[in-house]
Amino acid sequence: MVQILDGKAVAKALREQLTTELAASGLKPTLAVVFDPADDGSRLYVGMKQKAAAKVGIETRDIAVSADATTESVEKIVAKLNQDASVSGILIQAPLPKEVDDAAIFAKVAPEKDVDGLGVTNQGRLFANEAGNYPVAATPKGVMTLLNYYDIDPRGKRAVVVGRSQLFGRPMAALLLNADATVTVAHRYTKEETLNNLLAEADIIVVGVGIPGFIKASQIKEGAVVIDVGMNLVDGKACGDVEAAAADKAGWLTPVPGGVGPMTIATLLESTMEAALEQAK
Ligand SMILES: NC(=O)C1=CN([C@@H]2O[C@H](COP(=O)(O)OP(=O)(O)OC[C@H]3O[C@@H](n4cnc5c(N)ncnc54)[C@H](OP(=O)(O)O)[C@@H]3O)[C@@H](O)[C@H]2O)C=CC1
Ligand SMILES: Nc1nc(=O)c2c([nH]1)NC[C@@H]1CN(c3ccc(C(=O)N[C@@H](CCC(=O)O)C(=O)O)cc3)C=[N+]21
Repeated sequence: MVQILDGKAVAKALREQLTTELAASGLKPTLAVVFDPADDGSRLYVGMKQKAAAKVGIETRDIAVSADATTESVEKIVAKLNQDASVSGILIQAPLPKEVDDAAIFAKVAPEKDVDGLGVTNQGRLFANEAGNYPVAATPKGVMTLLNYYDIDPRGKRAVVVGRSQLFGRPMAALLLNADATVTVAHRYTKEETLNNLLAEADIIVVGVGIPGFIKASQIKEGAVVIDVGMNLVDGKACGDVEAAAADKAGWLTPVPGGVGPMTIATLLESTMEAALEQAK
């Protein structure tokens, strides 16, 4: 019988812990969110992040970029936020308008304010498995928190990450490698047969490709841990990248909604608090 990895419940517990820690610290961090208001997903997710932030005691400042924004114009916005001592963390919500190079913007955020861990300095620290406290991408870090909560230890396990974006796949693979899993990353050029063979052997599958029902129950090894990062809107309803029937094969499964999503938000707030605590030292 599949065990549900309840991201909603774990995220709630994490938010409650943050509320207490923030109150005790006396800090009032400010999270600046740079986003494209014309993107439906961004409006929805930024709204959810702002609501959650307010509840734990983090101020948010939303900076909506215009449709004709360019990489240079957004770089200027980020430079100002880097200099602004009242800003503890900066989130660049992807995707930005089409003329903007998202990765170039991620790289411009001051590492100590890069609370989504997407900048090259923090991604490099993760890749190098550097010790110490630095921001890590919210979604993959939230996945690790969830695995940890349910005592699922990646060490020595075969882990397959499907997707290799800066936002999810690459930092996810690095975190699993740092946790001593044997990691394989699949992507658009991975042949179907190769992917099937990888999934059939996988103890842990983490998928984020943005294709509803992409992972089939038939591809999953009995009892595997299946983490669905996918967030697709089908007829206005949120669904993941894993077909529902996967629940008959998986040993553990994150639901969509109520799995990775809430963990992403709670983890962003956790990283914002950690950044504010570092800056207050
Ligand atoms: N729940 C949450 O908190 C979050 C959810 N998401 C969701 O996760 C999904 C992925 O997001 P993101 O990483 O930003 O997306 P991107 O579009 O940046 O990356 C998609 C990845 O999937 C790979 N891919 C596409 N098609 C296939 C295929 N047929 N077989 C194997 N790999 C494929 C791409 O390969 P290639 O590199 O070769 O192009 C790419 O690496 C989306 O649904 C997004 O909404 C994202 C972040 C947070
Ligand atoms: N720099 C950056 N960091 C991100 O973390 C980031 C981003 N850009 N761009 C877009 C993706 C997407 N993302 C989600 C966060 C929460 C939910 C979430 O909580 N979803 C609810 C369902 C919401 C609904 O009902 O539609 C759930 O899964 O329970 C979904 C998606 C963060 N992203």
